[in-house]
Amino acid sequence: MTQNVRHIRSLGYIRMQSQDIARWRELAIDTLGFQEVAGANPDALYLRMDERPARLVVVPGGPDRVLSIGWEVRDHLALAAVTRDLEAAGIAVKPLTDDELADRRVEGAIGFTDPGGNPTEIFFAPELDHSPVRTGFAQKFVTGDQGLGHVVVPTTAPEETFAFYTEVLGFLPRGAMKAGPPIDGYQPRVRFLGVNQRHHSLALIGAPHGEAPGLVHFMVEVDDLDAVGRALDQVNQRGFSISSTLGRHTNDKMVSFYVRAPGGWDVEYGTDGSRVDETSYTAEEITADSYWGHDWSGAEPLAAFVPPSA
Ligand SMILES: Cc1ccc(O)c(O)c1CC[C@@H]1C(=O)CC[C@]2(C)C(=O)CC[C@@H]12
Ligand SMILES: [Fe+2]
Repeated sequence: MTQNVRHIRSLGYIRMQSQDIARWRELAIDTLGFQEVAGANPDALYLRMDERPARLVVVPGGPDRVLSIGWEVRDHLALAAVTRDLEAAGIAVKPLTDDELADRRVEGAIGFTDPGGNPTEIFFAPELDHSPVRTGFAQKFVTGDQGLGHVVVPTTAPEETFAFYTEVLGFLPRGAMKAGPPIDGYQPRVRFLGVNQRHHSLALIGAPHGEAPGLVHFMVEVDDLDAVGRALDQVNQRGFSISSTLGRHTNDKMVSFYVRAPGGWDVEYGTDGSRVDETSYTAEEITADSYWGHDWSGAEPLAAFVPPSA
């Protein structure tokens, strides 16, 4: 298959479902410094980080899982083109309903399931909120043309899912890391993929089960190391579980920690990420996840890797 034109510009939003909105609010607002805003559903938690009304939404309900990951394209023409690419690849694509568009506050969007089973949307023309962004530590979230951050998703079909994102949606491979020993001659890898100057907007990890929650972690970046430190203080004071201590990654150079969210996935909170110059970038394989830190030894098991019967 030849590589299609790259229409996806950035990671736009993540919609999640949780049975514990109160604890999510304490994590997102009091601990990580998002701004809470009102939205279409009075019972949902809408988290603002920039001029977009709410890039993260947590809707009450069970089981705790991801409802959709939203990727942004330039305009209606790009959405039409990417829809054609998806349909040519045999993916069943649905336009979002007017209610769904109003809830997301975007002009147009489609939804489909990726080959790994992950609920995915592609949208254009989000509404903007021009009032000042009020973050908890007076930090700025690093978004703009780098999007909201990154998502790491599990997939039961890692090769097929990687081929789909690179060949159908035009994501750029941004290196990999071996994950575990070879099994029957197959070397599992965490694969990183980018669509803009952020090193990776998406990473894929092979996982044995295709069940909820459908997320390993999402990452948001702030412009200030002190905000990362202050968030870490709040994590400890409020009794959230640290999955990984502070450290600096070898590929995107991010200094980050990972905190366990309700639902059994992590939020990675970082600063000082690098920007990729695509004119000279070539794919690399990292052999360690970090230069220093990132001690995972205290992590509770990730829900994405626990068998559904357990
Ligand atoms: C290696 C790495 C680079 C950049 C990132 O943003 C990032 O989250 C990671 C860590 C990914 C991390 C890993 O490498 C080993 C396996 C891990 C611990 C998981 O099971 C989830 C996160 C995974
Ligand atoms: Fe990450």
